[in-house]
Amino acid sequence: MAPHAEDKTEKPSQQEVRTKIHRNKARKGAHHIGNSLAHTRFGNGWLVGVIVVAAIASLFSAPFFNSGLRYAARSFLELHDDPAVKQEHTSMEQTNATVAQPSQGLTADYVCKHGYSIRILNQDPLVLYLKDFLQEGEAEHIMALAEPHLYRSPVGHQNGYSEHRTSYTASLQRAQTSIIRCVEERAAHFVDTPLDSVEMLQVIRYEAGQQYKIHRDYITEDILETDYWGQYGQRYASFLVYLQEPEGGGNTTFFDVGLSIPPRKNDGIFWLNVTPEGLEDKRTNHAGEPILAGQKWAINIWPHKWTEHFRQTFRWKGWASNQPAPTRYYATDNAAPTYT
Ligand SMILES: O=C(O)CCC(=O)C(=O)O
Ligand SMILES: [Fe+2]
Repeated sequence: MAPHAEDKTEKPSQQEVRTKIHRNKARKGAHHIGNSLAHTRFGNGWLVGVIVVAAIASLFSAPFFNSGLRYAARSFLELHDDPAVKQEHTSMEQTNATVAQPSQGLTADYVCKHGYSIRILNQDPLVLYLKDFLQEGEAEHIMALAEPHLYRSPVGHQNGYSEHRTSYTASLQRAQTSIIRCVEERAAHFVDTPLDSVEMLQVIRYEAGQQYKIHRDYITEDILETDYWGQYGQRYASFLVYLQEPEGGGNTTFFDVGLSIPPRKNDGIFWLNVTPEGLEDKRTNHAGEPILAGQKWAINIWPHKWTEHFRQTFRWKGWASNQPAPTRYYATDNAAPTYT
């Protein structure tokens, strides 16, 4: 038997226990709780044993613990201001996001993470491909929430229906579920725009024969003041994220750019609707091509900013001169999307 187990010295007074707890606390940091419990219940012999074991354990665990902390601090300090990498960080607000309804396509272990990869499709105007923008299960969740609320899509500011746009639409409430909040936040982080300047997610569903002919997403200068969404500033960028692929057709086509992107579930595209000066960029006019078979589902996410704010904070020159160079890059091992 180990000598310390036979040690029958007198039990310490409450004051002594408190003092020792205090000393242990100072000396051993996180180990003090376990030590003090051992002390009061089992006497000094056990205490010495537990302290020895804890001290040895802490010697082994400290380097890992410290390097973890250092890593967290370093990545926060170096990366948190960098919009190109910001979305990789799981949001502090969202780490408890566990809404999981089997009927809504989610598993119980859902956690909000932002881990997609990016590829440049076109430099000017900027069009990006967002590979796996949605996590597994998010598309099904969004479709299940939207389906009961779908109505014939209106066209632009006219609030009317037109053969120009024959799809169905449902707007989700902001932060309707923690998953919706996670997706809103993913987009907001990407463009470094406050969450309340991002429109609620607009779900769209097309069936065979339905389409959205060539149109613009930006708000023209003449109605910027009067348009409902214009009050939040220009829709300076668009995310279009695909929830379900049709069996044929349904490409998103930028005629002037010469890009036609086939919808792929969970992937998305992002483009800037305005020039670096914040002026509407007509080259970004685009269409959702007719569906040949099956259904296509997607979401529009539109960030806004007051034009002046946009000009001051989002200009490439300002960003390049004020921010440290990115220290991390995204994986590029995804197969390139195919274009028709
Ligand atoms: O469905 C598409 O591919 C395009 C949709 C679109 O551009 C829109 O809803 O504004
Ligand atoms: Fe559009």
